[in-house]
Amino acid sequence: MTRVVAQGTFDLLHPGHVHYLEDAATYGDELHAIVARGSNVTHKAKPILSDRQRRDMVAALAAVDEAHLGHREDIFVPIETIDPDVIVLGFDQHHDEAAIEAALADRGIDCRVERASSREPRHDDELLSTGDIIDRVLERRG
Ligand SMILES: Cc1cc2nc3c(=O)[nH]c(=O)nc-3n(C[C@H](O)[C@H](O)[C@H](O)COP(=O)(O)O)c2cc1C
Ligand SMILES: Nc1ncnc2c1ncn2[C@@H]1O[C@H](COP(=O)(O)OP(=O)(O)OP(=O)(O)O)[C@@H](O)[C@H]1O
Repeated sequence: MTRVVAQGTFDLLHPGHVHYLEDAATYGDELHAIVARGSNVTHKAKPILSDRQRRDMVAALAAVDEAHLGHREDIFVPIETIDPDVIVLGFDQHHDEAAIEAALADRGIDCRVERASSREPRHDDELLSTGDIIDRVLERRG
């Protein structure tokens, strides 16, 4: 049984998120998604939806076996609990593979790090970014 972890904010789901999770699922038998706590999202605007609502939406996707809310202080705590064989990063996530692998090794966790592919728009008007969806809402309803 190969366990895989994917993680992200997953605010206002779109087909790019579904693509990431479906791609991550192909790396093993069981996909665990870790949903970032809003309080830890500091590299971009805070999520619109609550932690639990984002977790529940991700849990409802067919590719995902289990969705977990992230830890508030230490992102490696859920990793220690899940004990994955592979962590699949999103294609554009700012995390550095080598740094994560070093942190895993420090904690004695035997797990490799891979990078998912991206989804390009497949038809006109496909919005593949939460930021772009919010911009569209503001443009049309603001
Ligand atoms: C291996 C790993 C584990 C993570 N675990 C958590 C966690 O437990 N809690 C949390 O709030 N964020 C966690 N994160 C961080 C968020 O997922 C991070 O903010 C992520 O970069 C958000 O991605 P996005 O900008 O693509 O949505 C983790 C990140 C990585 C790489
Ligand atoms: N078009 C896409 N193709 C593949 N993966 C995607 C795509 N868009 C987002 N993802 C992945 O989904 C995960 C969560 O993404 P995130 O919550 O940052 O959404 P986002 O739509 O990229 O947000 P924002 O537009 O605010 O940056 C990340 O790992 C990201 O790489």
